[in-house]
This record gives sequence, structure tokens and C-alpha cells, in this order.
Amino acid sequence: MAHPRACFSLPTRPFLSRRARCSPALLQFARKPCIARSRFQSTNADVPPLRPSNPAVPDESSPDLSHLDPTPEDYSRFIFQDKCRVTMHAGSGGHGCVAYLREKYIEEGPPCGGDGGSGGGIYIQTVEGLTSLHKLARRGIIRASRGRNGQGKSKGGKRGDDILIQVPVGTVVREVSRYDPVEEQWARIKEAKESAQFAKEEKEVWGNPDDLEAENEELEEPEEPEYNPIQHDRWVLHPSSKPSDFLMVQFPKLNPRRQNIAAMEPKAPIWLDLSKPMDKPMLLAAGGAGGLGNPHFSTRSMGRPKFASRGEGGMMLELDFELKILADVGLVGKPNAGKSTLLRSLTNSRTRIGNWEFTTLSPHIGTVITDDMKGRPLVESKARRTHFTIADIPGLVENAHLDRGLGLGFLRHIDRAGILAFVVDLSVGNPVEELKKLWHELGEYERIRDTDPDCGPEEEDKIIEWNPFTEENEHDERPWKPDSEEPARLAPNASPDGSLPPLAMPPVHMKPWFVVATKADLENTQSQYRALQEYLSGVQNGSIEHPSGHAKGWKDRVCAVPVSAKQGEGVSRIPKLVMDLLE
Ligand SMILES: Nc1nc2c(ncn2[C@@H]2O[C@H](COP(=O)(O)OP(=O)(O)OP(=O)(O)O)[C@@H](O)[C@H]2O)c(=O)[nH]1
Ligand SMILES: [Mg+2]
Repeated sequence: MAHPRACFSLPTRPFLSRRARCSPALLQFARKPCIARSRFQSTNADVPPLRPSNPAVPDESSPDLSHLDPTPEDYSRFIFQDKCRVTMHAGSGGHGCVAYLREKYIEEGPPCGGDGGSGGGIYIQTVEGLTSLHKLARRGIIRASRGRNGQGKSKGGKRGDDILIQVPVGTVVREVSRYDPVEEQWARIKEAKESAQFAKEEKEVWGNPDDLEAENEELEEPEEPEYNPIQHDRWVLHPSSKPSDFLMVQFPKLNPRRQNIAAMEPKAPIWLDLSKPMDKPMLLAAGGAGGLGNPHFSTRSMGRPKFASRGEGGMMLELDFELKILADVGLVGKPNAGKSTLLRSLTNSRTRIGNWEFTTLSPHIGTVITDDMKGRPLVESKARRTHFTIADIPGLVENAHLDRGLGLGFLRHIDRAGILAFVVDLSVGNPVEELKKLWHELGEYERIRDTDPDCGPEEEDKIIEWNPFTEENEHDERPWKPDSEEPARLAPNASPDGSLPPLAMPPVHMKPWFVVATKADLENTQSQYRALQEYLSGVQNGSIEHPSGHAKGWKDRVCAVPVSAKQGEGVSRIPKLVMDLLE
């Protein structure tokens, strides 16, 4: 069937630069179907691309627009996840070695046990091009490898391998709980000191004054027990040694140790807003320090120690990952408005298209490439961007803010788009009313979101200040349990079941927005478009109230773009418009 002609002229100005348009090599390259750019090349020919009236006679010159009107079965699944919780274990340090030099004519050589290697750390990096957290979510538990033990002849153990986690730009990382063995040991030491101090004070008040002097002396120089019980969790003993060998051994005082790079760890509890691409990975948790070999404990009285220290345990972190920025542009519209078709016409996305409501049930993200892969921009703009992302979000129905339709879940996705592109169908009803209804839903959602006391910015500040081991938290009533099965400490912002408060988002009405008036190829749509244009110029000059109802709502460059996404007409204006708004 022949497609109806556009009932009014649509802008078909190609957005390729003049030089790029004239280069035959580039045109040929641009025709390759693997990148979104090819779409623009094919849909922005100077002649409006209309499909041949007689499909039996293939027209070589007209572009192939079959991808814009596919059968409902012609789509590929887009796996999307915007939230996940992952447990991470930094690697433990390897143990120090107990060894002695053995050479010809040296019967009892000096100690030569090597140090253990430090455990692998966990790093994070934002990467452009990633749009979903599903790969990370699939991993569930991530473990960096352990450092290898030291060996004889002073050979140090190999470092554990680090783990690099790559996340999309716009990810927020929040800590749910942590277990840091080094910190726990320090807490134990501190507790022991405090109880000694307390005992001293108690004796001063209640004790026998005759004994006080002797006791004071005792407390000033806390006497180590003569025969130390061997702390097997701290020491590695020579395999051939017997317990009796250690009866007279004074084990040195060994404080818990960290690797030097641990200073680069973010402050606890972790709260990172990774809104920019990162050149270098950032350390989340350093691995445990390796144990010390027996030469470290050699003294004048004990030249050949039969023990070495164990490596420190690695930190455990339970982190919550959430996408705060879903895409640069979010397509907001009623079901069946033509959002997915628009996404297909702008990008290489293979999202599902069907002539029924709720064809799209989860967000689909497409990338529009705006350079020629050689750093030359195809879209002239001040924003130094080579691409931007568009999210096709499931359709918005009336009373969506009351959890109708697909509910609040996808309103949350709209909240996470930088720019809102309202997709209104010119062929049904009044587009101005449709736009107002969409804004009404967003406004109601924003109101509900902002009255939720849990997502206020004060909550965020409170969390950032928290440090589990500062003086302020001394009165924490949770006692340390050395052998507890669940020793992890919950971050104070997490509720007992481990859930975190929703992220604080910027106001929706302050986001830049524009309208895509779609299905402009259908009959009697011109008058609807004119009414929409009139309404928007009224909003822009302030004579008409902002559709969100907020006087300070964004209205700097409000405009409507008429398109026929199905025929790929008029869509070329959108990249330029978005790039201008991204500035
Ligand atoms: N004539 C015409 N039809 C269009 C145009 N854009 C989309 N359609 C048709 O409108 C119907 C719905 O298109 P979709 O892209 O699936 O709409 P949607 O907004 O993604 O729908 P949901 O996923 O259900 O929210 C399909 O039959 C499309 O072929 C257009 O520009 N012109
Ligand atoms: Mg859709």
C-alpha cells in the first residue's frame, strides 16, 4: 500500500557538514549499517525519502526504511537493569614464610622467609557506551584474588589480581554494609585499652589503698603474660615446631596493617556520584596487606624466629549501584505515540514496534553518534560531544503517578533523563491537551517524590559525614562479635533490612524539554501542529503558564519538531536540537 504523502513540508536539512556531505568516501562509509550515523545519512537525503508506490518495482535510489515499519516480531531484546546490589571481597594478604638459609657449610642459616603478597583490590571506572548495570548484577558476588604466601630464600609472594568494575556514566554507588577486619582489630585493641583504663579507675575508687601503688605500676606498664597463648589467627608457625618450642617465646606486639594504597579508598560509608567518564579507575577497597616473613621478627635474643605473621584479611563491601542518569534524552509520551519508531529512526536500536499500547515494557537506550569517528563533528554545536543517548521509556497513562499502567517504576526512569522529549501523536486528539496531561503526570510524580522525607538532600549530607570509627560513633551499641556469622556493619542510612533511601533527584520542571510532534505524515495533522506551535511560543514568551504549573519551569528554547518517524522525515533536526540543549 502506498504511504500517504506528507501533508505539509517537513524540514529535511541534512545535519552532515557540507564537507562531509560532499565527500563520496565518507558517504560510502556512512552507508554501513553498523552505526547509528548511517541512519542519518539514509534518512536525510535532499529528496524526501518516500517509499515506492509499487513495492514490486524496487527503487534503487530510495533508502530502505523497512527498519522503521517492522513487523512486531522483528526486534531484539534489550537487557536493561538500572539498579543492583553487589557484594565485593577484596583479596586477603598472603602469609609470611618461616624459612632459614640452607647452604653448604651453613648448617643453621639466618631466617630468610619472604613476605606474603598483598591481596587484590577492587577498582571502579565509568565507561562511556555502557547503558545498563545488568552485567554487574549478574555477578552478584565479586572476589579479588588472594596474595600468594611468601617463600624461602626471601622470595615475596605474588600480589593478588585486582578487579575492575566498569559501570555506565551516571551511576551512583552507595554502601549498604561493610566488614573491615583491620578496623575490627583496631576496635578490639581500643576496647582492651579502655577496659584496662576502666579497671584502673575502678580500683582507684573502690580498691585497697595499700595495694593501689602496686596496681598503678602494673597498669602503667601493662605486663605481658609470661607464657603467651599463641594467637594462631596472627601467626604462622614453622611446620616442624612443637607447642613447647613457644613456651618461653615472647611474641612481638603486632599491630594490624594496611597497604599504603588504602589511603586512596573513599571515606566510609561510600557515596559516589559518578557522573563523568573516568580516565583512570578509582580504588574502592584495597586488598589486605601481606604477612611478614620471619626475618622481620629476628632479635638479639631470638636470632631464628620460628614464626611469621599472617596476611591481613580483605575488606567486604556490600554496595548498591543505581543509574542516576539513564540517558541524555528521555522520550516521554502516551502508549502507542510512536516513541519506539522515533528511537529506531534516530539510532540503530531494534526496539519492538507494534500498533498496540505497551509494546515497550522496559527502557531501551540507543546512541546517536554525532561525529564521523575521526573526531570531526557531524553536528555543529558548542557541546564537545561525539554522541548522546536516547531512552525509549514505556508509555505514560493517565494517573501513572498513582501507580497505574506500568506505575511509578518507569516515572523514575523519566526522572533520570537529562532532557525530556515529549512525543505527541498529531493524528489523535489535541496535542496541546496531550502535552498538558503528560506534564501533569510528571508534576504529580515530582510532588509525591519531593514530599517523601527519605529522599531529602539533608539525608545525603548526614550519610557523607558518617565514619564508623570516629569518636562520634563510640556509643554505637552494637558490640563487636569476633566470631559472628554476620559481622558486617550496616551503613547508618540503611534500614535494618538493608534498603537505602531513594536518590535525591533534581526537579523535573527544571529540565530542558522539547516536543516531537510525530505521525505528521498522516491526514489533517497540520492544523494540530500549528496549534501546538502557538501554545509553545506562548509558554516561551510567558503569556501561557508553564505546563508543569511551575512559574520557574524551564522554557528557554521550547519548540516542537514535526516528524514522520515511520518515513524518517524531519528527524534530522533532533540531534542538532539536543546538542544545543546539552551545551
Ligand atoms: N503513520 C505513522 N505511523 C507511525 C509513526 N510513528 C509510529 N507510527 C506507528 O504507530 C504505532 C505505534 O508505534 P510505536 O513506536 O510502537 O509506539 P510507542 O510509543 O513506542 O508505543 P508503546 O511502546 O506501546 O508505548 C506503530 O504501528 C507505528 O508504525 C509515524 O511517524 N507515522
Ligand atoms: Mg514502544
